[in-house]
Amino acid sequence: MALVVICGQPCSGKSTTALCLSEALRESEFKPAVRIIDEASFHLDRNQSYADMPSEKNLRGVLRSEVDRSCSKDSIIIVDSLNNIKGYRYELWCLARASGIRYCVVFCDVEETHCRKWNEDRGEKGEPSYNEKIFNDLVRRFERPDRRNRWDSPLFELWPSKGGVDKSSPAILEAVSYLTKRVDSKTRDVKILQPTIATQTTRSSEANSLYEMDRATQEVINAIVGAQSQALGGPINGISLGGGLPSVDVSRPVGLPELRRLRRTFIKLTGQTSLSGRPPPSDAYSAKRMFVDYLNRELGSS
Ligand SMILES: Nc1ncnc2c1ncn2[C@@H]1O[C@H](COP(=O)(O)OP(=O)(O)OP(=O)(O)O)[C@@H](O)[C@H]1O
Repeated sequence: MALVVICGQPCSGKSTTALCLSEALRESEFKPAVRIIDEASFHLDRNQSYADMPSEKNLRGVLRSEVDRSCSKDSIIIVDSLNNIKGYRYELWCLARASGIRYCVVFCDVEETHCRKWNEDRGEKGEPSYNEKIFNDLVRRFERPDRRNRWDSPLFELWPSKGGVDKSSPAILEAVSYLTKRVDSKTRDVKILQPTIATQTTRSSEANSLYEMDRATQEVINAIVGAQSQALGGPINGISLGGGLPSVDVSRPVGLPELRRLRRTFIKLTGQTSLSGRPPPSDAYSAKRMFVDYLNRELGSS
């Protein structure tokens, strides 16, 4: 029925929010089946799970597989974890899309000082807390959700440090309404993600490459737009992207709509290539390189 991704800094009230949301959903008129997937369901220790990259990847992998197994048309799954990396939220969005269900992100927006204090107070309550090194590292690496990204949308924001969270917090009520609302084909105010050939065949390991490609191609576009605006309409002999990449050879000003169109076509073509057996670019460098070659071919022939 739906996938809800809770995200926020460490110790920002995510589990409290997940519980309030699940209770509010169960008490709603629709009374859906709700399940929370979190680290505790797998008896995973916070400090061990975030001790290093392999452990963190393992934790994400375990949670993702469980979400993959659990997404269904009959229940609401709430993933209560940091979900702090954009690429990971993208992977979860892909799982929801492959299942053809609705999706949303609930963000606990709490200032670091409050999270730190609440984490320190955990000791007195006898609750396990993050050790300081891990806490600082997680705070530094947090990638805030941005509602302009389809994998961060719709986004319901809460501020637990300003008045707490309960079943009647505005964001909880909005999320409940979104998750249980009947679909109205006229207003289209509820998005049911539609599986496409690409998402049905995309394995989660490939989701990362799609995300990389999305980001890498956007960076190339930004570099072109930046170079053109610096040249103030004057001639440009090759736009250098650095990092050993070939330069982009644009002999005429190319507008943003044209660049966006080329980017969309490239992503589509690369997706089709992956369906026909050849893998899509697996890292940012290969994605950028392929996109630059494609742009040079397309822009050179026009
Ligand atoms: N609004 C609040 N005001 C004061 N303390 C709070 C508030 N919300 C949560 N806490 C306290 O902060 C601690 C962490 O809460 P919670 O487990 O909900 O956070 P979390 O973000 O899920 O943590 P983690 O990152 O470890 O999963 C708990 O001790 C909780 O009582």
